[in-house]
Amino acid sequence: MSDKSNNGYQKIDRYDEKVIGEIAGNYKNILASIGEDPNREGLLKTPERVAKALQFLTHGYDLDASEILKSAMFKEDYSQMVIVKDIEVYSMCEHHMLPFFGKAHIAYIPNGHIVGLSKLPRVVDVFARRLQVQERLTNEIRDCIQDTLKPAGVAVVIECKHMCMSMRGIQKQNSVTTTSAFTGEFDHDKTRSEFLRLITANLS
Ligand SMILES: Nc1nc2c(ncn2[C@@H]2O[C@H](COP(=O)(O)OP(=O)(O)OP(=O)(O)O)[C@@H](O)[C@H]2O)c(=O)[nH]1
Ligand SMILES: [Zn+2]
Repeated sequence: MSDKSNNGYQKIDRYDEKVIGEIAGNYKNILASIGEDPNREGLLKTPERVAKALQFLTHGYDLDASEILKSAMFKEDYSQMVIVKDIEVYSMCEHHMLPFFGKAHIAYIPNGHIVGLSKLPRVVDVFARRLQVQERLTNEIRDCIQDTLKPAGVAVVIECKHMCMSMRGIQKQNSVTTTSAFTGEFDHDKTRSEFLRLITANLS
């Protein structure tokens, strides 16, 4: 079960036993349906393990990304672009429930307030830890930052590999999907180009 008492954060240190039981029961049937013996030793605890894994992989439904941002907004007179790049993304496509994973790059231009840097990857996780399509994930991150922080602009670029395109289906191993979403100042070519240049630059 999720714990939303701490500014929207969740501690995955306890699980909703009823939901775990339901999911595990279903997975026991799935094991039988694929021709396995759910009662053989190696699989005895598998339905429960899968249930807990699934609950972790979808725990974003229980979190409030806006509350997380609000918990660390600070008045500051800084109006240049702030970029957090190379944020690891792990999500699951809603079509096949297979992972897609890669990196998110986020920028915003403050408009009176800055936000604690760690909160941007936290926002990514809130929306990524759900069944998703990459496009919606990208837009949800952008909209949350824009609506909560109200900066002069937000930019989000996400690059991911989709397991449903590599380990099954079309089986293309190297294709990467890039999505982007912008608001405000990032609608101007010059600002957008600077952002794109900085996320591709090798500065470190
Ligand atoms: N736009 C978008 N498509 C996605 C995403 N994740 C998976 N898909 C696609 O969702 C589509 C579902 O298409 P369907 O034809 O209904 O499913 P399918 O028969 O399993 O398709 P194939 O993967 O082509 O075998 C596929 O083309 C997937 O590549 C995503 O994040 N965004
Ligand atoms: Zn898929």
